[in-house]
Amino acid sequence: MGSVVRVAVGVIQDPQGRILIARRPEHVHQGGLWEFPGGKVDEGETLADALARELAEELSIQVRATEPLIDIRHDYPDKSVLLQVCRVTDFSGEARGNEGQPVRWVEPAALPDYRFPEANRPILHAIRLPQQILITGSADSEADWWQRLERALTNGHFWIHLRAPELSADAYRTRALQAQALCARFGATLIAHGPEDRCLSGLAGWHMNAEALRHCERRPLGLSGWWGASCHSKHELAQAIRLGVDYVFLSPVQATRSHPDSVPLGWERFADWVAGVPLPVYALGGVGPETLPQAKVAGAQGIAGIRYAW
Ligand SMILES: Nc1nc2c([nH]c(=O)n2[C@@H]2O[C@H](COP(=O)(O)OP(=O)(O)OP(=O)(O)O)[C@@H](O)[C@H]2O)c(=O)[nH]1
Ligand SMILES: [Mg+2]
Repeated sequence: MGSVVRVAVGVIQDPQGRILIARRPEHVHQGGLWEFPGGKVDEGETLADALARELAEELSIQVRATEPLIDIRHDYPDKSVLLQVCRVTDFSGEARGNEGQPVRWVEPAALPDYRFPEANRPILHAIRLPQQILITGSADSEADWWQRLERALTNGHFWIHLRAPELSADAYRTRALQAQALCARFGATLIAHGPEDRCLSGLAGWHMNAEALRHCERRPLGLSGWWGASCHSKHELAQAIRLGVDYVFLSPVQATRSHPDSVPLGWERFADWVAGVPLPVYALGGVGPETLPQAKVAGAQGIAGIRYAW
C-alpha cells in the first residue's frame, strides 16, 4: 500500500443550516457516491489553502471562515486517506458544479438518505452532534435535581446525558421518562448514560460506561438512535471504533474533583490519541465552555462535563 493521501474536505453550511453535497463522477475513486466537496492537499500547501483552492475550482465559491470538524484516517482496499474535514461557516458566491457534478443542498437530518464513501460515516455523525454535552450530576433533593435540569435547559443546554448511578434501575426508568418529557418541551435531546440496565428504549440513545464497553461485542439489539461510549485509554478507543459506536468521551483530560485519583491525560496526549480516530471524540474532565477552542484544536468534537453547567 502506498502512502496516505491527505484530503481537504468542506462541510459547507448555508444560513438556513443546509449542507452542500456533490455526486462523484462514475469513473473516479468511490465514483457515483455523494461526497462533501474537496480534494487532495498539494505538496507544501496548508489545509486551509487546499480547501479554498478546491472549493473555488469545483464550485466557484470563496471560503471566508472555517473551523475544524474531524480528521479521519481510513484504509480503502486500494487507497489510504486522511480526510481533514472542516466546517465552512462563511463563504461568498453561488455554488455550482464546475466539473458537471450534480450538487444539492440538504438538511442535516436527510444526509443518511444519501450514499457516501465508507470513510464518511463519522462525518455524518459529527455534523449532527453538538459541541457541548451536559452530564447530569447529583443534587440535594429530588426537587433540587429537577430545578437544576430545568435551569440547564433554560440556559440552552440541549444535549443531556442522564447519569444517575445512585438510582435503582426502576427509579432510573421513571426519572428518564419524566426527564424526556421535560427535554422535549425545550427541543433537547436526552441520552441514557451508564451500565446496560440504563439502555432504555424510548430515549434518543444510550451512552455506555467503560465497563459496559469492555464487555460489549456488538450494538445492543433494540438500541435505536445514538450510541456513545466512555473511554480512558487507546485500547478502549480501539474497541469503540471496532464496535462502530457513534461517538465517545475521552477522559480525564484535566484534573477533576469527581475523579481525584485519576491521572489526567493533558491536551497533548489527548490530541495524540485522537489524531485520525474515525469517531467524534468529546473531551471530558476539568473542561468547560472556555476550553472548547482548545479542545477543538486538539481534535475534539467538543466538550462534555457535569460541573460547568449543572
Ligand atoms: N472530496 C472528497 N473526497 C473524499 C470524501 N470521502 C472520501 O473517502 N474521499 C476520498 O478522498 C480522495 C480524494 O478526493 P478527490 O477525488 O476529491 O480529490 P481531488 O478533488 O484532488 O481530485 P483529482 O485527483 O481528480 O484532482 C478520494 O480517494 C476520495 O474517494 C469526501 O467526502 N469528499
Ligand atoms: Mg474533489
